This record gives sequence, structure tokens and C-alpha cells, in this order.
Amino acid sequence: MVEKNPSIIAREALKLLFARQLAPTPENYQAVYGEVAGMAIPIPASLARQIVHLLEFGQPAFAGRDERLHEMAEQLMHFLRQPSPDLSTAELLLQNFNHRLSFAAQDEAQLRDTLLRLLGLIIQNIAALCLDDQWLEGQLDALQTATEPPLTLPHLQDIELRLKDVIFKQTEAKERLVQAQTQVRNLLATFIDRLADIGDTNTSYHDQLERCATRLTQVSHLHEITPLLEEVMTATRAMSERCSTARCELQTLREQSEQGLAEVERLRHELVHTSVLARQDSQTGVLNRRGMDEALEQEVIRTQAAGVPMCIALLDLDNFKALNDRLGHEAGDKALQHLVAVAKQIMRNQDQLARYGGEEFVFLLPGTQVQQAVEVMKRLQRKLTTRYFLQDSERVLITFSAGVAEIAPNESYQQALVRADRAMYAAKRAGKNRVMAASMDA
Ligand SMILES: Nc1nc2c(ncn2[C@@H]2O[C@H](COP(=O)(O)OP(=O)(O)OP(=O)(O)O)[C@@H](O)[C@H]2O)c(=O)[nH]1
Repeated sequence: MVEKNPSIIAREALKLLFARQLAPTPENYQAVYGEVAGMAIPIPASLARQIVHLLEFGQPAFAGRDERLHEMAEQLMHFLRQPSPDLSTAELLLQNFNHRLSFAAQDEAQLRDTLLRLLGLIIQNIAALCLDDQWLEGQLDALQTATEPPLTLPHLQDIELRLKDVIFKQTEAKERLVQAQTQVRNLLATFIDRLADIGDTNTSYHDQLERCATRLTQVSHLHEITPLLEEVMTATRAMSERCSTARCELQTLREQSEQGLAEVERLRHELVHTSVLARQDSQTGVLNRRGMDEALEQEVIRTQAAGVPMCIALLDLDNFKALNDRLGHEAGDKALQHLVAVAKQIMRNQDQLARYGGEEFVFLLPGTQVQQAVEVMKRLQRKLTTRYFLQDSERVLITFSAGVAEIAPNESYQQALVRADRAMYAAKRAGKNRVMAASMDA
């Protein structure tokens, strides 16, 4: 190998520094000089590939808003894709990239936190401004929850879906409400117009009578009275007819406006009701996941303050896919409603039930110890063996597997749910149609 002239190497090193847009620091120069002089140690190919992958995957997250960072990542990837890329230059490029990335990551985190705080403030503000709009409560609560950490994608998607549903229903109801209000307003305007008409008619009638009275004082012969009398009779008849028509019209208007007001009231109720739906599973009528989370939060505080036990039971129907496949999806839906109906028979006033997922339900049993809660679930299983689900006169036995956890002092309900979930899966694995208590250290 022919050795290069040091001044040529130095010139090429400077060119390379410039081409890679590196600062002309001694370290950068030394690394590039080594590379040009052929003294470079190549970076292992698999490591170079891994770094390229890392950059490719990370690009959308870290280089979205920072163009320079994006350029640096491209440059680094380009360099690493070359055959036998030099280790010290790679290190140098990585160092520069990391330095820039550390600022970009901080900016991103700050931006996200600030946006969330801003959103939280806006929501609080809307809530304060809309004290009378009870129907907004559901959405605002959901949005408030969405802005609280931890910010996970499934959590946000779940809330987005529920909100879309409620917003759709409420927009519909709100539109009808506005229509009904406009109708009532128009009716009132017509009402006032009619009253004004009657006033006008009255005035012209009075004027006419007065004119006749004046002419009457000037009459010298009896035959001159007859046309005057006729005029008075005609005016009175016309006045009486107009009054009677106006009375009818006013009556109709009154009825219409009463109907309109009743419709406005009904729609107001509907709006409030759709807000409640945000906490309710529309298919079975029991609480949905969000409703149960709220209930759990409140009950944990209440029972822990009162020093009484509280249990959570997680229940999952057995072989529900097979039931759907054999009897149809509609029958599956009815089977879920049947389970809820039977469950309600064994529930006490203070117990609550929620649908947590497709065929998964959660029971909240305050003031109950784990063994008692296991017994409650077993009682429900026995009840289902006597109250069959009927589909086209076929008796279908519905069974479920359940895991029961008693919330320990200082344990969150989420942690207890995880234990109940594990116990439920253990029940499935053990052969289904059984109830298992969760151990404290599960
Ligand atoms: N009809 C109906 N089916 C549903 C609903 N939600 C979820 N499912 C169905 O429930 C089935 C659940 O299937 P899997 O998760 O395999 O559970 P499985 O068949 O009960 O099996 P195991 O849990 O092991 O007993 C799926 O086929 C879903 O499509 C619903 O609202 N209505």
C-alpha cells in the first residue's frame, strides 16, 4: 500500500469534516484524519446495522420537529451503511447526534406536559362555564381522565371511542333541541303578531264606530239612518269574525307552543341521559369500565376509611366463542344480558356490576371478605344452572370462571384487579366453571 502524503491527508480530512458538517475541533479532525490515513478501526457490521435500525425506528419519534436532528440521523445512517465504517468517526457522529437528541427529547417532554396541562386547564374552564349543562359532564369527565398520567395509547383510544359515541348521540339530540327551541321562539313571535293584529283591528273598529256616531248626530231624516246602521252592523260582524278567527289561531298557537316546550324538556332529559351513558354499557345496562373505575375509586376510599373489607371479582364466560359460533352473535348478546339479569338477583344493594370487556365482568363487593365473595360467585354459578338461558326453546347452560381478590390495606384497586385476573386465568387453566381466590402475593 502506498503511503499518502501527510499534507494531502490533511487536506482530505478537512474536506471530509466540511462534507459531514462537523465542527473543526481537534477531536473531530483527529478522527477524520485517521480515517483518511487508513488508520481507522472498522465498526463491526452487525453493530452498525443495529444502530441504523435504532435510528430508523426512532426517527418518527425524535426527529419529527427538529430538522437538524433529522439531517444528523440521515448522515449517521448513510455513514454506517458504507462498507467498513470507521469506529472513531461513527463515535463522533453519534456523540454529536446524542447531544442534539438530549435537547430535542427534553423539548418533546416539556411540550407534551405543557400541552396536557393546557388541555386540563381548558377542560376545567369549560366545566366551570357550563355549570348548567349537565349533559356535558360525561364528556368533560372522560377528557379530564384522559389528560391524567399514565398516558397510554390503549387508554386514550378507549376514551376516544367512548367520547365519539357520546358526542355523536349528543350532537344529534342537541340539534333537535335547537330546532325545537327555534320552533317555540317562532311560535311566540307569531303569537305576538296576532295580538298586535287584534289591537289594530280593534282600533279601526272603534274609529269606524266613532265616525258613524258623528254622522248620526248630523242626520236630519230617518231614511239616512238605515245605511249608517248597515255600516255599523257590517263592521261589527267583521270585527266579531276576526276576533273568533284570532281566538282559534291563538288557541292553536298555544297548543303548539306547549307541545314545543314539552319537546324541549324531553330533549334536555335525553341529553343528560346520554351523558350518563358514558358510564354505562349500552348492551347490558350495567356500568362500563369507566363507570366501574369511578365506583372502585370511591369505594376503596370509603371502605378503607371505615376499616371494612372489600372484594373484587373478575368473571369471564366460558367458551363464549363456541356459543357465538353455534347459536349466532345475537344469541351471544342475549346470553350476556341473561347473565346480568341473573347476577342482579343475587346482588345486594351495595354491590355493583360492570362489563369490563367483551365477555368479562367485574363485581364490586364492599364489606365482604374473600371467602364470602367466593361463595357469592359460586351462588351465581348455581343460580345459572337453575335459570337456563333459553334460545329458540333450547336450554343453554352458561358457565364462567372467576377470580376473587380482597383489596389489601394500601393496595390500589388496579393491583387487586391484576390479582383477580391471574386467579381467573388459573380457574380457566384448572378446567373452567370454577371460582378461585387470589393469593395476596400473586
Ligand atoms: N355475541 C357477542 N360476542 C362477543 C361480544 N364481545 C365479545 N364477544 C365474543 O366473545 C368471544 C370470546 O372468545 P375467547 O376470548 O376465545 O373466549 P372463550 O371462547 O369464552 O374461551 P374461554 O375464555 O377460554 O372460555 C369472541 O368470539 C368474541 O367475538 C359481544 O358483545 N357479543
